[in-house]
Amino acid sequence: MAFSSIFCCVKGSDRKGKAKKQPSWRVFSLKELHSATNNFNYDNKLGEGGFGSVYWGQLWDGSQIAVKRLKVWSNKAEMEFAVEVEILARVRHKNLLSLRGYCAEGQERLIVYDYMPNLSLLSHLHGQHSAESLLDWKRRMNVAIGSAEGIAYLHHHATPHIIHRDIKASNVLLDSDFQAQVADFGFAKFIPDGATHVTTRVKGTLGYLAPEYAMLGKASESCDVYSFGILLLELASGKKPIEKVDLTVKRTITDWALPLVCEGKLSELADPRLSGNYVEEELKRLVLVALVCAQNRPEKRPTMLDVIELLKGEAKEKFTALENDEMFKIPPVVDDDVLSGTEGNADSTASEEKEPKPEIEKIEVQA
Ligand SMILES: Nc1ncnc2c1ncn2[C@@H]1O[C@H](COP(=O)(O)OP(=O)(O)OP(=O)(O)O)[C@@H](O)[C@H]1O
Repeated sequence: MAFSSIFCCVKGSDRKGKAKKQPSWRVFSLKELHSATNNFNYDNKLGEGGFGSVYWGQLWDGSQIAVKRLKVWSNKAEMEFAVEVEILARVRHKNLLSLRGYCAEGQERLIVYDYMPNLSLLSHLHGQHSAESLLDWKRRMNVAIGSAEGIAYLHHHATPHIIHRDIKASNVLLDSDFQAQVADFGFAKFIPDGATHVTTRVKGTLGYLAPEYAMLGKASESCDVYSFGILLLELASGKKPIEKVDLTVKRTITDWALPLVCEGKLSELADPRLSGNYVEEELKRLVLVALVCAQNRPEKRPTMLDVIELLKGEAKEKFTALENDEMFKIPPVVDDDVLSGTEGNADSTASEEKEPKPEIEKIEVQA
């Protein structure tokens, strides 16, 4: 899809659902972004992802922005850029990172967002802010519910429905009030009406990929639900999606958490940085919902709408059914060797692209 054709169907914003603001994105000039970021100065750099570097900047009106600058121009990068801009331009929700605009001059491709002063969830759980323990239990529950609401909007209210395909801690940003903003739509996909899933190249991040997606390339809303389950476990425990047990063995966060839940040792799941300051009932809700989301069988995973109800404690009967689910009865036999050797340089924060399936994308429509 040529970049010039991308915006033919962009209407500025989908105002249905929980709209927060009026559409407000615009085209920026390269000159304006150079001046806002002090010529993309190294000191302004906020981080780097697969697409390129992200810089802090300030516009002439004093507002703060984050500018994502494409590293190297290629058709693939151009596509990612166009997908992200198109999706962000269509959606508006209090828990989805707002698009301020974009710039496409020569081979330069830049996306401009609102700046999120509290950076990413990753930085609080495992990165530069982790020692400060700014994420108390109340904030964690808010982040869980807020990010679930952002994803539910994509799955159930956006038209056509959207799957994100890269839900992870570095893609949940935090505003000045620690409210979650789901970001990074470069891998997102529209799901046409009536389709149960799209079969596609696998994109996403190791540790967060649903098995049916990683192995068969079947992408659907439930793949996001799986990734969200991993994110919830990370949020509750402060652990990474995949951890090294020793030099050769790696263990997934679900293989660590499920036996503890089955043995009734919920308190061992809580992040030690909380120093025991959490609401037991909420921890239980969060962890059980996380595990039911991150189970291997997609048909058994809840929808994001169910997830919100469960997290908020609004679905008493559903929660009782969840507590009595077979998966929490018998401690699973965990094979710690499962990941050893097979994913030599697996890094839970590094994006991986695998292509187990075709070059062409085919859409499967429900009969
Ligand atoms: N709007 C923003 N406000 C503040 N910081 C941001 C913003 N957008 C991105 N960042 C920071 O920039 C870093 C890089 O973001 P980016 O989305 O490019 O990559 P990523 O999600 O870390 O990795 P990948 O591209 O591999 O998925 C993030 O870790 C985040 O902390």
